[in-house]
Amino acid sequence: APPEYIQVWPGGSTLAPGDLGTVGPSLVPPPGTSKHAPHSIIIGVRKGGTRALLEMLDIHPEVAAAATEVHFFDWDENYGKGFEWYRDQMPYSYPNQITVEKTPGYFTSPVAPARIHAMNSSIRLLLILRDPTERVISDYTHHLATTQNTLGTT
Ligand SMILES: Nc1ncnc2c1ncn2[C@@H]1O[C@H](COP(=O)(O)OS(=O)(=O)O)[C@@H](OP(=O)(O)O)[C@H]1O
Repeated sequence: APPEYIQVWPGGSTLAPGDLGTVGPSLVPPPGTSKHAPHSIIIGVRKGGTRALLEMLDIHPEVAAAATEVHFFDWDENYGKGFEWYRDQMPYSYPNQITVEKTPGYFTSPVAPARIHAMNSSIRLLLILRDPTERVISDYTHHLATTQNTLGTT
């Protein structure tokens, strides 16, 4: 994916001139890029290796991957922010790139399928499967590690 922003110095130069006094650069998106709704979404499964898949896809020059899990279709609070908000969470991309986001929570959300279908009925959904026992041990371990400070010691 292209960098999120580039520095542009007064006068339009992307290189810092020798002396511009106190005037600093502005941050602007890379020229020729824009934000798009995803062409493809990694919907899960949680602990299936979804982060690894997204990062491997992102190595490809024609892929632009969202940096974080957006939780647009499964969290009502985010869905209520609207489609423009969702698109704004996507990375800047060039016209030849496809945009990909991953939120494993979509796979277990009862409301996500209809919402995704309403946005784009022919979107490509990517799902990784994992041995169920290994997956649940990974999930449980992650849950313990992130909640142990709130469960108390008894
Ligand atoms: N290439 C590859 N092959 C097999 N397994 C892999 C791979 N990459 C990541 N992993 C394992 O996937 C687990 C993390 O999955 P996720 O990235 O989907 O986690 S999350 O749902 O986003 O929290 C996590 O599992 P556990 O180590 O068992 O917890 C990772 O080790």
